[in-house]
Amino acid sequence: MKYLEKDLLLNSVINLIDDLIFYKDKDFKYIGCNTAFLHFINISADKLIGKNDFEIFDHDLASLFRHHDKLMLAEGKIRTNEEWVTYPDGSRVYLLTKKIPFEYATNHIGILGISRDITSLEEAHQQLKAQTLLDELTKVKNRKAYNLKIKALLAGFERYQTPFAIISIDIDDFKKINDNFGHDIGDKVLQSFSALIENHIRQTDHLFRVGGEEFVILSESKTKIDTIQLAEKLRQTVASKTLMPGINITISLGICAVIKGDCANSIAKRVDSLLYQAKTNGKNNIVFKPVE
Ligand SMILES: Nc1nc2c(ncn2[C@@H]2O[C@H](COP(=O)(O)OP(=O)(O)OP(=O)(O)O)[C@@H](O)[C@H]2O)c(=O)[nH]1
Repeated sequence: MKYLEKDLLLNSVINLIDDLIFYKDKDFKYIGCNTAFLHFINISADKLIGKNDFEIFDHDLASLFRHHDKLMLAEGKIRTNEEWVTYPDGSRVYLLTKKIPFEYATNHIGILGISRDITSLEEAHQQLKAQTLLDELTKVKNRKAYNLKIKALLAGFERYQTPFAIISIDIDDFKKINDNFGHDIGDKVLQSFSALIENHIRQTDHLFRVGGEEFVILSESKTKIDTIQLAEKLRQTVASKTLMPGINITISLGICAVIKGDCANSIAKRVDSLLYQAKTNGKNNIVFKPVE
């Protein structure tokens, strides 16, 4: 096959591909690309060729592309990265990009890149990930989510001393609800209880179902007084509401704040013993650690 024919064939092939293909010279200026790339960035070929990313994209995006180009050239081998990219028209896509060095003239190494739009795959992945963190029955976050959140909050406390508080909640005599009304009604009570609590907390308070009728709130950036007030408000709200026809419940709560040297276990131990005191005090009350 003659050179010209080969060129034509190669061009036809790369223009048929939906992935975005582009190539830049050693000075990071575009030498060429396929039609998918031009459509994607909504620009004509004559406006692209000979320009670098800073002349086409906004500064942040161009810096990101340049950063990856440089890393790939320094390593001298194929490099893959995935990231959310916001294009100048405001569209946001999740791109899987592979870049590889290529010789476009003697001793001149440029960058050949192929990007695949995997936005729907990434969204599905995120959705699935979010589902594994939700409790199936109540749709509030589950114990796995709790473990992740407390780990993150502990890291923030250790590094920046960002305080947080823990409210452990246990529904009183829940066994009686099941025994008297049946397990299905018990489930519905758990659902409306969770919804009620979610409606009475702020975005910085995170509710988790950590056991059958055991819940925890991790409360960010609150003073201890705020947390005690929140716990008392929740106790009163629950006691005053009829969750299902003929069914009223009460809750017992243990409250404590994170302290220096804490880990997830020490917090759980402390707050559980406070909750236990609330139960032995006769239930339907809150107990907090007085001095910390
Ligand atoms: N309906 C329903 N019941 C559950 C679920 N998970 C746990 N339970 C029930 O919750 C009850 C908890 O009982 P206990 O641990 O004795 O606690 P309690 O009756 O609330 O008593 P105190 O904690 O002392 O107030 C048991 O009857 C469990 O079967 C669930 O997902 N659905």
